[in-house]
Amino acid sequence: MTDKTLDLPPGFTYVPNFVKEKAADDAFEYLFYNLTWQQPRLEVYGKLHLVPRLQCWMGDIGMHYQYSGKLFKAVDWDPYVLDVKTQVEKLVGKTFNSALVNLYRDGNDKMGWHADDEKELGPSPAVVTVSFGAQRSFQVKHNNLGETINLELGHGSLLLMKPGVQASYKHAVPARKKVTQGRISLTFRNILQSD
Ligand SMILES: O=C(O)CCC(=O)C(=O)O
Ligand SMILES: [Fe+2]
Repeated sequence: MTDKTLDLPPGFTYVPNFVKEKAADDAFEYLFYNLTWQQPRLEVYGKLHLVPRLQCWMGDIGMHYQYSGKLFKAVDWDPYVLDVKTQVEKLVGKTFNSALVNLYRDGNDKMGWHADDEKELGPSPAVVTVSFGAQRSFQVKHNNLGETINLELGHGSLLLMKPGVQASYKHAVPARKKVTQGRISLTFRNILQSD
C-alpha cells in the first residue's frame, strides 16, 4: 500500500477512493436506514451528556467495549459492514473483530479529542476508518508537539492509523457548522478479550 497523501504524519495512510463513488453513495444510504443507531449518555466530570453523534457498535459474538466508563455490547455484523471489513483486512494485512460505526447527522455532530487507547485494544492497535457521506475534517495532534494537522476525509475514503499512532497522537472530528449533510464512519478495531 502506498501513501497517497505525502504530508500525512508518520503512521497515517490515506486512500481517497477505497470505495468507488456510486458504491459509496449506496453504502451511505443503506447504512443510514438499516443500522440501529443509538445515542448513549456518557458521564463527563460527573454529569451525563448525550454523545454528540449517533453510533452502532458491532462485532463478533461476545465482543464488548468499555468506553468512558460504559460497557457497550456488540450487535451482530451487518452484512455490508462485514464485506467492507474483508476488503479492509486484505488491504491492511490485519484482521479486525469489531467496528464502532459513527453517524454525524450534520456538521453539529462531532467527536472530541481522544486516542483509541482503551486497554482492550492492546498496547499498539491498528485502527481503520472508512468514511461515507459529507467530507469532514479529521484533526490529528501529536501529544508533545502543539501543531494540529487537518486531514479531510472524503466520501469512500480509508484512513489507516498504524500501530504506535495511538500512543503519540490524539484525534478529533470537530463540528463544522456549514456542513448540512450526514457522514458515517466505520472504525474497525481488534479487541483482545471477549466473553
Ligand atoms: O469518525 C471518524 O472518522 C473518527 C471516529 C473515531 O475517532 C472513533 O470512532 O474513535
Ligand atoms: Fe477514535
